[in-house]
Amino acid sequence: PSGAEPDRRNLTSMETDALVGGLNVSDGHPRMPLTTAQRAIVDSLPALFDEAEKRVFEEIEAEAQQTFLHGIGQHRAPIGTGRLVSCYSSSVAMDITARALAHRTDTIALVHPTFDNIPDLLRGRGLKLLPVPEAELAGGEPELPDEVGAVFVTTPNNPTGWVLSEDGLRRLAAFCARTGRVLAMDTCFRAQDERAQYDTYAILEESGAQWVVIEDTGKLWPTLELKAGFLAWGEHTDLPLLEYFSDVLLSVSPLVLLMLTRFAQDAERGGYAELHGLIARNRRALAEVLDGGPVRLTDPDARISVARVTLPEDGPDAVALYDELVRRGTHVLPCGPFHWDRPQDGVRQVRLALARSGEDVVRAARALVDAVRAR
Ligand SMILES: N=C(N)NC[C@@H](O)CC(=O)C(=O)O
Repeated sequence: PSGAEPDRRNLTSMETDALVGGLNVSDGHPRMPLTTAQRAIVDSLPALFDEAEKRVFEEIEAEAQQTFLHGIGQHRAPIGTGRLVSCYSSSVAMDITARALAHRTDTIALVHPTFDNIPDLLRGRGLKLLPVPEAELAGGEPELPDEVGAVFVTTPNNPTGWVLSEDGLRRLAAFCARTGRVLAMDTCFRAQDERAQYDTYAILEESGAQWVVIEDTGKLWPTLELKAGFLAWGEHTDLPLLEYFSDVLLSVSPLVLLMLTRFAQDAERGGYAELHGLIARNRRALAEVLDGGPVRLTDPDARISVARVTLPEDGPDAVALYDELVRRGTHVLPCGPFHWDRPQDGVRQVRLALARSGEDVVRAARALVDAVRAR
């Protein structure tokens, strides 16, 4: 435990504490069992190692990017153009983006709430942040002072599950093109929600805006953090992204890319249906445990692999409940830190991960209700 007060700790430090054991519904990383088909891919890793050793890296990378991105509707992703690179994680891609944006502007308009490592990475590069509610981004005409040089949106958003619609993106991209702002998107949860799988790149290219997109394979398959974050940008995006990427790494492992290609192929052949089914079943199971009790599901129509619950006014607040649950061996996240500009907005909500076995989700939901009632 980091020792700092939970309401001032960042979310990832609490997720780290959850790694020491107990019932972990803290981080949004996949911790459900492998399916049979996925287990077969893991069993083929030695053969994949030999294949990765023999083949040309660029060909393995393009195949992985194409299989994954086309599988989630992104047919116009800039594969093979030199404007789509593979990073060890989406957060590495995010930091490269933050460094590049700081080269261009002092102030970023960032969706509020969202996962706190995004504002932390942006502020870490000296950027000032302006919070923008999801609804204002969806309207496509956020009220922004002139000094704002970029708009950063997480869609589907974490922890709300809100999705920027196709029309919303069209409006927002046109707004950014018209006002000379870079549009940056973190689409890490996109593969879990088909409403987010319209071709983002087609819209961005047609808009004339300068744009950056961060994709992630890390929220989907229980591959023990073997993953890639893809960083893409537009032909007219005037940011030193490739230069800053090269400062961080030469390449991710071709073995990881080859494994991701296999997982993405399996996903298209039914793996995504199984994943969406698991998440939906777990959200329903959570709702059933809560049903009729003092705690309610905050975002019933969210489809991403995390769920917020709203606590009763007369019970413990999110930090007190988080502490009590840790004492009982169950790790959730208090939602305060997601509200990076107004933490008090999350004082009555906690988040549970759903990319877990059904048993884990039900046990955690029951532990939560017991802890709320006990106070
Ligand atoms: N670089 C960081 N801090 N990674 C943690 C992040 O992946 C967890 C996350 O996004 C979630 O739990 O929703």
